[in-house]
Amino acid sequence: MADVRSQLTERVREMLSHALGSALDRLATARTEAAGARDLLARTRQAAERVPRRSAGLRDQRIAELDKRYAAEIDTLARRAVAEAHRESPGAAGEPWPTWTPAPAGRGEPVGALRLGDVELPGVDPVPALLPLLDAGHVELSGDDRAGCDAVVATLLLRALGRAAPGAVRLVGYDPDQLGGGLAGFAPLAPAGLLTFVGPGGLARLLDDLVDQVRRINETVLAGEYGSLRELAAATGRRPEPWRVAVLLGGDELSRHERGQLDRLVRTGAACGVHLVVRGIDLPAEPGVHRIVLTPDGARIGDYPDLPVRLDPAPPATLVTETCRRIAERVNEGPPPTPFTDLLPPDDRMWLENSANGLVAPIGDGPQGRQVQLTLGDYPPHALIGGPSGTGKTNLIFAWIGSLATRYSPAELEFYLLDFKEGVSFARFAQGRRDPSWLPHVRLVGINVNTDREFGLALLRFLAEELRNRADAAKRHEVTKLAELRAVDPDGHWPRIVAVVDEFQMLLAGRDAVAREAADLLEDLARRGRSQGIHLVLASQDVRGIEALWGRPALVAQFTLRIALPKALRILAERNDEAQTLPRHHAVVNAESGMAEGNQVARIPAASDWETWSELQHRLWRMRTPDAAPARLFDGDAVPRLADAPDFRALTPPAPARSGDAGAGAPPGAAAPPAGGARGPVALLGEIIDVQARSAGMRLPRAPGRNLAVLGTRVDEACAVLDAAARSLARQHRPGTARFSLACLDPDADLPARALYDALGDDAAWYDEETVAELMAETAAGLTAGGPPGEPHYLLLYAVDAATARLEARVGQRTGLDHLRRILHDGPERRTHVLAWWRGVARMRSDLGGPASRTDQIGAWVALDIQGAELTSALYPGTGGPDWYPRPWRGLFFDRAVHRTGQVIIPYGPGQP
Ligand SMILES: Nc1ncnc2c1ncn2[C@@H]1O[C@H](COP(=O)(O)OP(=O)(O)OP(=O)(O)O)[C@@H](O)[C@H]1O
Repeated sequence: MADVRSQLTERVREMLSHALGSALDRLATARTEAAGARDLLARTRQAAERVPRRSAGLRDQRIAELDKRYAAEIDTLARRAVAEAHRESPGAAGEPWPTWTPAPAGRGEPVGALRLGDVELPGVDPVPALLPLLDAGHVELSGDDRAGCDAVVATLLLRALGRAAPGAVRLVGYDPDQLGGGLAGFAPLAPAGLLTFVGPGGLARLLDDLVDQVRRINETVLAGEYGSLRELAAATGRRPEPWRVAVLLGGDELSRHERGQLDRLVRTGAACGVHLVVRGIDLPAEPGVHRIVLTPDGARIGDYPDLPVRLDPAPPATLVTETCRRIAERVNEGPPPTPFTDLLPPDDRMWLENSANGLVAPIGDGPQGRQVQLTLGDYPPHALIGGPSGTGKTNLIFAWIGSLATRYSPAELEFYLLDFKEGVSFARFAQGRRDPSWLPHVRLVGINVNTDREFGLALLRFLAEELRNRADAAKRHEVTKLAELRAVDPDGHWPRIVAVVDEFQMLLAGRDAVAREAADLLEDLARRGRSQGIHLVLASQDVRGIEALWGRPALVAQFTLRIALPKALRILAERNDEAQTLPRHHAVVNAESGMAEGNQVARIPAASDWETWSELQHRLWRMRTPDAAPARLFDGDAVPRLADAPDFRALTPPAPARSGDAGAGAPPGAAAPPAGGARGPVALLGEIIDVQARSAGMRLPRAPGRNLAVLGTRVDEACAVLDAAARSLARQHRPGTARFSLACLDPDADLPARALYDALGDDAAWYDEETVAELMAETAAGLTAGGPPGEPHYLLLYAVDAATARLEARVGQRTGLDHLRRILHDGPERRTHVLAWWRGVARMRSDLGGPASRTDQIGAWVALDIQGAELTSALYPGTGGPDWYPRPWRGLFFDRAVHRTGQVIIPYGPGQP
């Protein structure tokens, strides 16, 4: 039992031991696991502790990065805002006071916003605080910082004044509390009309007036075409109205009427350049109203109350007064010129107008900003321009020419321009030595013609001829007016003609034949030119010019378009004195014969500047047709050259005799047809004063009296006349078929006579004092020989009267003078012609046989420095002689075979072919 028991015990013990062992094992395992878990926990805890520390670091790092990025972005934005602000408020709109000067915006450039101070942002550079006022809105100031308010007002006004052209900003001040003290610095503007103050009771009137301005501008300036003056300026480059800034500083409560007007202005003013800057008055909440609240700590501007603004200090008082004084001075000097290009059509509209019914072109801006047009057509047909010297008459003519020439092509419009003033102002329209261009519409330019009234006459004669042509053509087509003629003859060349005569009174001065004929022609042209598209524009600086016309009321009545420059007298109607108060660079344009109802004031652009003109002229010149000929330039100071004369160039020798007619050995020229045909060769003597540069010529047929006398003491001119005569004759004979005998009896004429002798070559023979008697005797003897006349023989006698003593001597039965008289008498019929220069009429008469001698042998003469009164009895028809006043390098030519009156000629200059 015991054993069992002991066995049992043992067994239990064993089992217990096992159980204990495994329990211990499990315990140990559990312990190990627990230690591992604890360890894990510890590690986990440790790790867990580390995790938040790391993410906070990351977070901080992220925040720091973001901060940096935002700071950089803000900095960039601030910089951009600064740059933008500078662009928005350039020059005088934003420049700090120490370096500030007025700098008006360019044409068509927006004025931009005005700088008030800086927006203060932490950590970045200050950004300019701007406020758009001109063309943009209104300003309402409030707050208890009175001095700050004054500074803002002064800042805004000075910047606005400096950013606009002088006179383009007008201020009205209403300051009932300080009676204008708040705007004292701007007082220098007052005398120029740029600042007006309204008294304490005047607010209603001031607002009424501004409302009226807005209404007027809307009605007549914007006229439905533009939404605002700003738009108009952007589209046209012109700013026809000033900005009007009303500064209203406090006062009593507004009446209902005032409130109503103020509200209207706030709504509608900015589009018309009317702006309000108010303090102590509430403006309605409308777009464009900017409110500034000023406290001693700074200012807050309207929509951005969170942005604190540090205002600029007020502009220095001296800067304000000095600027205002200078602006007033500029305005008192008168408005600056507007550019000529304002008058021109856009490039794609050049030369597109049709002149069938008239010529219409703008000449400048009217007070409402609309262009003032000048019309020439059936009504008004002709224009009279007047203004004292220096008031811009020539400039106005240039402006008008430019305005017309860009609208109408040369097929539609032609100009004839004549300037009797000393100077060469119209020369620019003709081809010059330095500038090959010319204005393609210009057919003729006359300059330096002040002593050659004949040239004016020539122009009028030419126009009268053109008038006749047009009237004939109209008759043929059974129409009466140019417009109708053009309709029935669409391929005809019927441009309108505008003839401008500057200082036309010169033409009508005096009571001589020239003045009489000129007035008659003018009257006819003025009366009939209207329907034939020939328009006269007469200009005069001088009341005498107009007076020259007063004797002819019918003529004056045709000039229904009147243009008066400042201070012009008697251009407009008797009681119309608008020109007396006209500012400079303006003109009264009146198409109602000067009656006051027809007045239109225009501001004339500067058109005299050569560079602007030159550029335009070159453009138009390049547009000309390939066959366009240059304008004819008549320069009264220029000496024409024979070689250039079309009539000289057209001269040719006669066709050679056919073979068999004149065989070898036949006397030269014997059977050749005579030069010039039956009418005889022509001796060219000088240029006629006419529009075609024709030559005056004397025919030398086989007829009695075909001799020429050149009369006067002027050596150069006398030689020039004989020279041209001989050279032109020589050109009509083949070499060896005519003889030229030169006798020079004045040593002063030796040089030119020798030059001619050399040029004539083998056909010429030279005689002098010693041999001149021989020449006479031989020539006279040759006339006696019977048979057909031989070759033409021309005797060119220089200062023949110097040989009188020699020629008085007897050689055989007769004296040399007898021979001379015989040659004069019988020579022409035998092709022997005398072309002789006598240094006085009496000397010639004495050579011809004494004071009472007949002068029929002298068929033609050219008088140089010989008074008209000396050219009487038998030399010139009628009594008293021709109206001839000798002047340098001019001659009066009279050929009794063809002339009824003398013809002024310009001898050809030296240096001939
Ligand atoms: N509208 C204008 N704008 C700017 N300058 C002008 C204007 N009109 C004239 N001028 C200038 O004034 C000066 C005189 O003008 P202009 O020669 O046209 O006068 P005028 O009346 O023809 O004088 P005169 O008869 O003595 O020649 C010129 O220098 C010209 O450039």
